[in-house]
Amino acid sequence: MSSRGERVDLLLTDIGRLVTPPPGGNPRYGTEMSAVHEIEHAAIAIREGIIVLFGPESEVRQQLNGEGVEIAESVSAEGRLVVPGFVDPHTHLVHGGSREHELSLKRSGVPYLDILAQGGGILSTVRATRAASEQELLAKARKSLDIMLLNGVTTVEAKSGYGLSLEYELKQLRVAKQLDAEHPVDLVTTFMGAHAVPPEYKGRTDEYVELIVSSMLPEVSRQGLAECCDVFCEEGVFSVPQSRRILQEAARYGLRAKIHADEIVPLGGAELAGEIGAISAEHLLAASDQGLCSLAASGVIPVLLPGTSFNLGLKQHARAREMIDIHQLPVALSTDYNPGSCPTESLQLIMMLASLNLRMTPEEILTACTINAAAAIGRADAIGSIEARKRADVTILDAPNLAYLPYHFGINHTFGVIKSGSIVVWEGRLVEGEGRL
Ligand SMILES: N=CN[C@@H](CCC(=O)O)C(=O)O
Ligand SMILES: [Zn+2]
Repeated sequence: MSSRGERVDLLLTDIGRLVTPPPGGNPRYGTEMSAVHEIEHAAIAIREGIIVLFGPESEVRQQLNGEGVEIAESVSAEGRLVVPGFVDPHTHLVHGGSREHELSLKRSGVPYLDILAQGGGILSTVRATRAASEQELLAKARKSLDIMLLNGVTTVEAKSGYGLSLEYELKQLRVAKQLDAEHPVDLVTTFMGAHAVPPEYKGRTDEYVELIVSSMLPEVSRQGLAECCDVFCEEGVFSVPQSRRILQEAARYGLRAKIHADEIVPLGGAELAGEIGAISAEHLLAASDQGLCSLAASGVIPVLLPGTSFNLGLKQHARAREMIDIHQLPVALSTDYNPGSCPTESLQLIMMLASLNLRMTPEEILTACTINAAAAIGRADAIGSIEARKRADVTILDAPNLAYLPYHFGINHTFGVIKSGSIVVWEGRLVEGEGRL
């Protein structure tokens, strides 16, 4: 691993069980998702934020001793379960306000799209986000990001989409960028000006699409504020042709396509994702067989969000088993954290729902929350598995094995988190480091 006399900054020892997707910078497809590597009595050696060596502790120590490597700091996992830092690849992290006032409407059965059509839902959060100062948005999102980190999440995707004008979309994206710079969790930003049609363009969706294309995309790109572009392709929101236009234009600026696809109606969002080679397609509850074939043919990652169907009280769920067993798709999971359809930061709750409602196995769930989630945001070469040369993002869980996570539900199992080689959570609490939190 190293030349004689070099040092290791941190050695994580006494890992009861280390479980990781196998090495490689690619997503794991279909039935491959079950094949995780397990090592008992393991250790991980870290230098300059990067994993340099891992394996059975006796072998790791032997190699370090044999090469005369100095160990600057050693910390014991005390027999706990260790996995790669979790990745949450679909969130609406930055927003103003909350929507508990819509709870009784939702519980009395008013459909999600009806609330939106009446000017509530996403548009209610648009009003609150526009009204909030950048500092207020930052403070609120920072709190959510802390919760995610405490839950073992080390990388998060964050969408705009509650500004719906150039000025306010830029504001949201700037907040996400600032958080990325100052918080231990890494953020990947997505421009989602096409999340809803703003009130000032009501009934003029095509004109709003032109505004996105002619003014928002160029400026977001010029300021380097986003890596991806997402569209809510849904009946009554953005049609397939409108979504295609936005995402094809986004590609000209180097933004990778994501699509909120076939969440409620089988509109053809999955087919579009395949057609344009999107990096991911999200939700997919109503996706057709043809849509799933289209994803498989183009290597699009389905990002499933079981917290949303759970919270909206839907009986329908994404067809994860068919996606994995028949279509051999590389399924990823995410919270979809947002103030409307899924106000939770807890990826561990999502794991339980993936087990319960999507019938995914604990091994598939780990793969979906690590390497496949990383691939859904273009980071599979750097994170998502424990392997030499990847970033040292490691989550330590107070659990004996993987199945224990969805089994003992409703609590946070995270004991510790190592982010880029630094201990940022220990004994379930944030570690306040120099300029860190
Ligand atoms: N469905 C569209 N967008 C979000 C919800 C946003 C909101 O309700 O504020 C989602 O992914 O579920
Ligand atoms: Zn979403």
